[in-house]
Amino acid sequence: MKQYLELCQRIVDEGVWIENERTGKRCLTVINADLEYRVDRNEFPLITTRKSYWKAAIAELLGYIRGYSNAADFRAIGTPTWDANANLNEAWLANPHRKGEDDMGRVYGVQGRAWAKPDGGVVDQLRKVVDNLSRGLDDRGEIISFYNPGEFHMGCLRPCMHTHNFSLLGDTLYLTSYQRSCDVPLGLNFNQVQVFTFLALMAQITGHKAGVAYHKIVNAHIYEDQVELMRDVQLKREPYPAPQLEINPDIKTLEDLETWVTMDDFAVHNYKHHPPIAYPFSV
Ligand SMILES: Nc1nc(=O)c2c([nH]1)NC[C@@H]1CN(c3ccc(C(=O)N[C@@H](CCC(=O)O)C(=O)O)cc3)CN21
Ligand SMILES: O=c1ccn([C@H]2C[C@H](O)[C@@H](COP(=O)(O)O)O2)c(=O)[nH]1
Repeated sequence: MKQYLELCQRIVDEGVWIENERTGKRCLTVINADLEYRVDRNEFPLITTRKSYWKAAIAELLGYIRGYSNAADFRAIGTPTWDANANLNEAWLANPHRKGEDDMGRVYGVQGRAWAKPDGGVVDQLRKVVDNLSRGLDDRGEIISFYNPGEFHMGCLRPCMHTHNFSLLGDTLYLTSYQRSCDVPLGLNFNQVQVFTFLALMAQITGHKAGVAYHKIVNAHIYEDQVELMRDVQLKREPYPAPQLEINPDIKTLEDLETWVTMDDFAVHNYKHHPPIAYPFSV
């Protein structure tokens, strides 16, 4: 929690105002942030200085793991977070690749599970990483990348958290995740939970101990209509201790995640938080 608040304070104190053409808004922006989550100690990085909707964040991760490309599928497992990008983004609505209501196109999970090969067929990046790690193998290329510039025009948004690189040291699994663009008041709330939970889940289904998750962010910003709430409300609050995440131990394989897992298989304990803050969302 301390590292999150320090990043927010740094943006407020040292951020540079940058025009963003896509959203038509200005963002207070800093470059480079390195966050670390102690999955080994189960210090769940849930924001305590406002109420955080962790189930929606984990549902989003589960949707990526399943390769979803449709906002309705995300809603069905517990998160409305892709509704706006799928259905309210003018450029995407006018895009001939959009297959109708709720279609997100070839983003995130689609690239992770079905990266199109030039000669036909697809690459299932996640399956390969799970298979290697399950055999105790780290080929120093256990990478899942959602960043496919050749297909940007076929999706509603370029991936923000674009690469997940797993590493095995003895029987301990590590994760380094890369993010090119980060909406710190809204997105990072979710992304912290996702990086932590991705490592915890991958350690569990590949039979390893979870170590530390490293989260590397390039452009970290606060939109102009969020700055006041961050500076005058959220940053004035004292954080509470980190809660703990409990994952159903019956989740043992990638197939389990793909088939029967729901948000009921996750619980958070000792989550003490301040009241919600409704930050504006930019499409
Ligand atoms: N501008 C922007 N910021 C983002 O963080 C973001 C995007 N766009 N587009 C793609 C995804 C969607 N994500 C989202 C979308 C909505 C919320 C959001 O509204 N969160 C609220 C309430 C969530 C709920 O009720 O479940 C929050 O207070 O955290 C968070 C992340 C993260 N990403
Ligand atoms: O997981 C996510 C997804 C998106 N965001 C934020 C970061 C930006 O504010 C927007 C994406 O806009 P771009 O113009 O494509 O950079 O969404 C996030 O923080 N986390």
